[in-house]
Formats: sequence, C-alpha cells, structure tokens
Amino acid sequence: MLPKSNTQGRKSLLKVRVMDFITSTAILPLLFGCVGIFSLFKLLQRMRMKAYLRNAVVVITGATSGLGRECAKVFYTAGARLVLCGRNREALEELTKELAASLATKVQTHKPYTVAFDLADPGAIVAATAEILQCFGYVDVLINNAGISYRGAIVDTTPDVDKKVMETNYFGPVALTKALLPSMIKRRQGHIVAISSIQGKISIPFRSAYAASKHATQAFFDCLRAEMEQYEIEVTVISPGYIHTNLSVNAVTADGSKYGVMDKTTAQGRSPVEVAQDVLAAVGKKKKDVILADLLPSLAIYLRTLAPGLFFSLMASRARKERKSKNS
Ligand SMILES: NC(=O)C1=CN([C@@H]2O[C@H](COP(=O)(O)OP(=O)(O)OC[C@H]3O[C@@H](n4cnc5c(N)ncnc54)[C@H](OP(=O)(O)O)[C@@H]3O)[C@@H](O)[C@H]2O)C=CC1
Ligand SMILES: CCCCCCCCCCCCCCCC(=O)OCC(=O)COP(=O)(O)O
Repeated sequence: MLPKSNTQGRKSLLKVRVMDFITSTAILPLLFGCVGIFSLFKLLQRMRMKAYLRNAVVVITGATSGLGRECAKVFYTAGARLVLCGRNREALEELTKELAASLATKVQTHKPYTVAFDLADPGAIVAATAEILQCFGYVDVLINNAGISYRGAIVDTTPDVDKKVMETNYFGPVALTKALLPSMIKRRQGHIVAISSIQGKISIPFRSAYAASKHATQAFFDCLRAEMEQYEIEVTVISPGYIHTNLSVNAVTADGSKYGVMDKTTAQGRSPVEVAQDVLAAVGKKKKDVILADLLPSLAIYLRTLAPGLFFSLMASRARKERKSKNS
C-alpha cells in the first residue's frame, strides 16, 4: 500500500494530466460544440412550437373549469384561435371576457368563440360539430379535456352511473373526434389530443367506471394515431396524475349523486396552471404519449407491466385499507 501523501500526489498528477489532455486535444471545442448544437436545437424546437400554435384553430372541451380553463389561457396567450366548449354557457362567456381583459402578449391574440353542449348527449354532438366548424371554417387542434370522475364500489354502482361516466369520458370525445376527422383528413392536417389520466394506464380500487373510461380512451386514441398517420394527423394522449381542480368535487358516486368532496389527493395535486403549460408543450412538440405525474404513479405503471402480481396485491391492500377507513 502506498503512503497517503503518495496517493494524493498521484491523484493531483492525474488531474493535471486530464486537464492537459482536455486543453491539448479537441475535447473542449467538442464539448462547447455539443452544448451549442443542443441549445440551437432547443431554440429551433421552441420556435417551431410557437409557429405551430400561433393562429392555430384550437377547440378545447371542458373549458369552463380546472385544467380546460387553464389550457384556454395558455393557448390564447400563445396566439391560438380558440373555440371554447362546455355545458355552462355563462362560464364560457365569462372566460372569454377574462381572456380579452388579460395583459397584452407578444403575439397577436384572437377573440374566442364559445359552443355550449353536453358531451354525454350524442344528438348534441352533431349540431355542436357544425357550430364548431362554422367558427373558423376548420379545426387544427381538438383538445378532448372534458371529463368527470367517480367514486364507488362496483357492487353498489348502478349501470346508469357506469354509462354516464363512459358517455362523458369516452363516447362523447370519440363522437366529437369522429365528427371533426373528415374535415381534417380533407386538409391532411390536424391534431387530436386526449386528456386521459394515470388511471388510463393503471386501475385503482373504487374508480372502476372512471379507470375503465380512461383505459378505453387510451386504447381508442392509440388506434387512431396509427390509422391517421397516412393523413399526417397527429394524436397526443396525455396522462396526468392528481391535479388541484374540482374533479373530485364534481365526481359522481355509486347511486349517481354528486360526491361533493375535495379529496386530499386532489387538493395536494399539481397546479392546473403548470399542467396546462405541460399540455401546451406536449401539443407544440407533437408528442404521442405523455405522462405528467410524480415518481410513484409513474413507477406503478411499470410495476403493473413487469410485476403484475405484486401490483394486484398492492391494489387489494389499498382496497382493504379504504374499506376499513370508511367503516370506522
Ligand atoms: N384533476 C385531476 O386530478 C385529474 C384530471 N384529469 C382529467 O382532466 C380533465 C379535466 O378535468 P378537471 O379540470 O380536473 O376537472 P373539472 O371538474 O374542473 O373540469 C371538468 C370539465 O369537464 C366539463 N364537463 C363535465 N361533464 C361534461 C359533459 N357532460 N359535457 C360537456 N362538458 C362536461 C366541465 O364543464 P361543465 O360542467 O361546465 O359542463 C368542466 O369544464 C378530465 O378529463 C379529467 O379526467 C386527469 C388526471 C387527473
Ligand atoms: C417499484 C416500486 C413501485 C411502487 C409502486 C407503488 C404503487 C403505488 C400506487 C400508486 C397509485 C397512484 C394512483 C394515481 C392515480 C392518479 O393520479 O389519478 C389521476 C386522476 O385521474 C385522479 O382522479 P380521481 O378522481 O381518482 O381523483
């Protein structure tokens, strides 16, 4: 073994040699070159993204609250021409006024149109599509954001509740997408976005109808992406974790009544403002599948695939715990 001072001497000699190597060879210019190319790439990406969204006709469902409302703000600021959808006409008008009153941005902004309809009413979607297409003559980006959640045990849940959740979260967005596709195919241009959920990738107990509707959403829009490639139509599926919105308050329960509670998980969720910015970036970069969640939910997705037995045990234990806390 070498004495300590000798080891330190060797270490500093090594440092000097490494520095000599870096300065005497092409490594330093190469490093600077790589950083430069990377920064240039990022700059170009940002410029392309901005150009893609500026003046684009963007339809947002569920724009009256939560994530949809924040998406309306960020896309408006990016210079998009908006068609804002929801059931509550007054809330849509109020948002339009708020956007018009917002501070001037660097890009030219456009007064949004509003179209009020119920996604769970198949008849309303045909009329709404015609109205949406009349606003600007075409649609560049459709953001299927509207949705409701649910809380309940499968054994207590009425089929009407299952249907309501599926109609709002799956059949409605699918019908609207299909109604708008022909005009996109004709132009060979368009972008369909589905706001799914981590629960579109994994099912957690007491969320059957919601998780089923989001799994169906993932499956449908994955198929759509493959089928639309020939027309250069983009499809982006976004799966967020908990967001601080009124989703849990507005959720339906097993008997169809409103849940009306702000859950702790929801209250501690990400800010919808930040999530909306991530949605804007995902759309601008034409991402295909995006998970916007913390480490644990993201790991749970891998666990479901790689160790399903373990994942199912964890979910059963979660169900036991939740039942116990409800009964106590
Ligand atoms: N919050 C969260 O933790 C997470 C949310 N998501 C998803 O984000 C999306 C937005 O939800 P979020 O903002 O959180 O919740 P909110 O309850 O705040 O917003 C839901 C929106 O959907 C609209 N909506 C509901 N039912 C219908 C209907 N039948 N027809 C038309 N519009 C309807 C509501 O508008 P109105 O009532 O005015 O019609 C409202 O604008 C949903 O798809 C949700 O599943 C995904 C992961 C996590
Ligand atoms: C290798 C180690 C892996 C450890 C994995 C542990 C498993 C932990 C389970 C985590 C479950 C996360 C569930 C996340 C659910 C979620 O984010 O949902 C988003 C929503 O859509 C919320 O809707 P809700 O109505 O349920 O509030």
